[in-house]
Amino acid sequence: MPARPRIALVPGEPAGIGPELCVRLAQRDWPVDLVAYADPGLLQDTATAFELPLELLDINAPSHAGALALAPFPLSKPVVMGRPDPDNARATINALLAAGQACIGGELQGMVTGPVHKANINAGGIAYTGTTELLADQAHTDVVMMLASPELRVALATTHLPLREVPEAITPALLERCIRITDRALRRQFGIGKPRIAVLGLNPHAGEDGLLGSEEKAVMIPVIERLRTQGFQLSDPLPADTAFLPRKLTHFDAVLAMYHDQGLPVLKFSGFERAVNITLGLPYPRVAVDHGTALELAGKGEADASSMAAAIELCAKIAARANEIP
Ligand SMILES: NC(=O)c1ccc[n+]([C@@H]2O[C@H](COP(=O)([O-])OP(=O)(O)OC[C@H]3O[C@@H](n4cnc5c(N)ncnc54)[C@H](O)[C@@H]3O)[C@@H](O)[C@H]2O)c1
Ligand SMILES: N[C@H](C(=O)O)[C@H](O)COP(=O)(O)O
Repeated sequence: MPARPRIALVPGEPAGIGPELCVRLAQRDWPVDLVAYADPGLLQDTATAFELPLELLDINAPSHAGALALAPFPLSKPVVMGRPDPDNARATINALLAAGQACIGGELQGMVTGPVHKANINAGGIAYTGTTELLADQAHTDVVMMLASPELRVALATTHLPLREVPEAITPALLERCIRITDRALRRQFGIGKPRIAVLGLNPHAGEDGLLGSEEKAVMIPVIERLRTQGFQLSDPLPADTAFLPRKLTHFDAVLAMYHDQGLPVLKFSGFERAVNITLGLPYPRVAVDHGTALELAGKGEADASSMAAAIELCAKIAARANEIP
């Protein structure tokens, strides 16, 4: 590993707030070298629009305040802020995949990503449900999406899936995989010795002893009981409506929610500007913002850069820790 970790900074949707966040955060000194995987013209135009200095350096150069190393990914069409263009979808995805490949190959030690507009990528003819899934496929590995704020960590058993498909997706194998990946990441990436995971039930009141749904008894409890015998610290399926009470959360290091909107509204309500999205299970740290493309704010200078700043900080911390923890 180089003396200073090198981390990709990928803006995501060019017509969203991602490029502005990258240019603003390039003004700071970081304990890592930042390598932008982006269209150089877009970054320079953004810097000019906000009257910020920006130097784009060779891909292997060290970055510093006001200067980013650059891996160029030219867009096909000029960017109109707030209006994603499907013709730019390919370059957006290629930048993410190239950064992922550089992380897998060891040239980079992690990746920070801005928000991607899922519908625009699909309108560009590329099947895409999220960057989590894209990078998992590329690395041929199972992953878990976790959103984390300073107060709360929420992992998801299922991610970008229509709600009607969720119950069938929650199989014993999936649940076991998610628990193992989450437990391992809490140890290795967050430095927690004996992680305690709160597992949320799928149904109201965690099924109310079978009255309101059978998945807890039929699928979840057997997996939880088996993994407990192997040393995992897991709750029984908890009713999701009260699992997030602050008093209850003190007993756990992370919450495993069964689906996207069971866990993320609580996390985003409690820590929208400070939370990040981390992909657990990849062979490198990938940390993203906790928000979307916010098209209505693009180009206006009103976007809050705190989540991307927190993403760079966490990615840098995990990259530095990678060599310390077996
Ligand atoms: N990390 C990601 O790639 C990611 C995350 C979430 C959503 N998305 C995508 O983004 C698109 C828009 O999604 P959405 O509208 O549901 O969510 P959004 O996060 O873009 O917007 C929700 C609200 O939060 C505000 N907001 C978001 N980020 C902000 C910031 N940094 N500073 C100030 N205000 C901010 C917006 O103005 C809006 O009012 C969708 O295509 C979605 O799939 C991507
Ligand atoms: N589920 C995330 C959220 O709501 O914040 C988001 O869509 C981003 O997911 P990817 O990192 O997989 O694109």
